[in-house]
Amino acid sequence: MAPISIKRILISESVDPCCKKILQENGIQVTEKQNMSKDDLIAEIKDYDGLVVRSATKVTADVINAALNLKIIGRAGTGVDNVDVDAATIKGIIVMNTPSGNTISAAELTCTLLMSLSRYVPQAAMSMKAGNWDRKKFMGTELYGKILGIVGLGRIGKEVATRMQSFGMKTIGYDPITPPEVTATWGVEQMSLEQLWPQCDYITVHTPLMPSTAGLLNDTSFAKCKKGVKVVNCARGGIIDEDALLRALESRQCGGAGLDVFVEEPPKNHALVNHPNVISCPHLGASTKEAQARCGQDIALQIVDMVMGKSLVGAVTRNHSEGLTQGACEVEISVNGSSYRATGSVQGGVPVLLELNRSVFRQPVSLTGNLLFFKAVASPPLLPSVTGLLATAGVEMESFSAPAARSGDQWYCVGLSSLLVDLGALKSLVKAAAQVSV
Ligand SMILES: NC(=O)c1ccc[n+]([C@@H]2O[C@H](COP(=O)([O-])OP(=O)(O)OC[C@H]3O[C@@H](n4cnc5c(N)ncnc54)[C@H](O)[C@@H]3O)[C@@H](O)[C@H]2O)c1
Ligand SMILES: O=C(O)[C@H](O)COP(=O)(O)O
Repeated sequence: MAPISIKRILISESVDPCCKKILQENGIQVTEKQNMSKDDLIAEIKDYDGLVVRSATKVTADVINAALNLKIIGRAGTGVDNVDVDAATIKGIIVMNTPSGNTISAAELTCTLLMSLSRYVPQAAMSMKAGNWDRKKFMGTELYGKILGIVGLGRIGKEVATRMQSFGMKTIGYDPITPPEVTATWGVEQMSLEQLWPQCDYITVHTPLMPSTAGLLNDTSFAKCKKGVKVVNCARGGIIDEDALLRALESRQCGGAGLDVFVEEPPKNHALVNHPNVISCPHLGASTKEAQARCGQDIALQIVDMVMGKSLVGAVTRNHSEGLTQGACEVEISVNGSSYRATGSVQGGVPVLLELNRSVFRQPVSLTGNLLFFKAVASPPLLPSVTGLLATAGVEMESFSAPAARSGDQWYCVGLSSLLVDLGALKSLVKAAAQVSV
């Protein structure tokens, strides 16, 4: 990977001090400025090669277009919904996050809210502070033997599942990508949402906010739930429709909600927060010393590695489906005597592959390290099957790039710890394969 020159970085939020320290130790000048208005940020950003944010800074297209030198937007955390990733991609700016730094903290807060919902701990504490001693009002229920529905079985969903199983909860779930045989190994039985809603005593959502997840829990899905179901949202405001939730709380169809995130933060409408069966936090999922230290360190090290041309970790910059991305080129390449039509570009100095033989990758594939390209029929069990075959061949899978399309013959790219001695090891699964060391 070609080194990228980053001399000045702006940190626009409260990020652990280790981030600044690591960047400075590596010769990068760092300025910290918090609580900037949009106009202040637009005026300020011109002078920087890099920007480090958390979730509060809205890095809109206006900000990105005003950034004359910006090469990297680093998100010290998971969600990048506050960054206009498409606008960044068009300008060749790399967006990267630190997706696992705050997983445990967000999972622990989810479990805390589930437990608090079962025993009304926040309401009882408030009541005592008001001078009361009310032992009848706060009659709870055990979590033991209850069913927890987990929608979104990625990093946080998995950690929540294993923790709540220790309370004797049965965990069921739904995820369109994580294969059921994988979640079964950590005790989560997958099923359709239609099957899931009516079974749950508790539901927790752990998906990104996208058009397909906005309002996942709405009037229709609440109506399919058990009366009195309790819900938790520690993911993103809007995955549970806020108006529908209020209606469900008022009709008692929903027996309680634990909310860490809101459509608007801070929320201007306090109807939900003020409801007696709602317990809420001001987006505290990642607010632990440990999570902040991990995220601050990870983002700084990822930026330093990128500057040194070592590796590009955590990049989330997208490609574009309408025609070629600005600056993209189409080439025909020949590997082991077979020819391939590929579309690639250079993003922030990093060569990336966007498309191979008409398979458009969901995220640009960084062309670095040992790469295995293979064609196979798209199917949910493909990933675990390939992982298994590679493990048998003594090779570790370092990354997995899937195409946007989810049916028919598609090309995939896998980063490997070392090249396979014999591509024949994949014969039973793939229709064509090639590997290169970049
Ligand atoms: N409250 C906080 O402070 C806090 C902290 C960390 C992360 N988060 C948020 O939590 C969420 C989950 O984070 P993660 O690290 O587990 O992400 P992840 O990418 O590891 O997991 C998300 C999962 O959601 C699944 N998914 C996508 N669409 C779906 C759909 N329609 N139905 C069901 N599942 C679907 C994906 O397949 C994936 O497995 C994100 O929104 C993230 O921004 C919040
Ligand atoms: O997506 C995330 O990482 C969380 O929502 C945490 O956001 P924060 O860094 O602003 O606390």
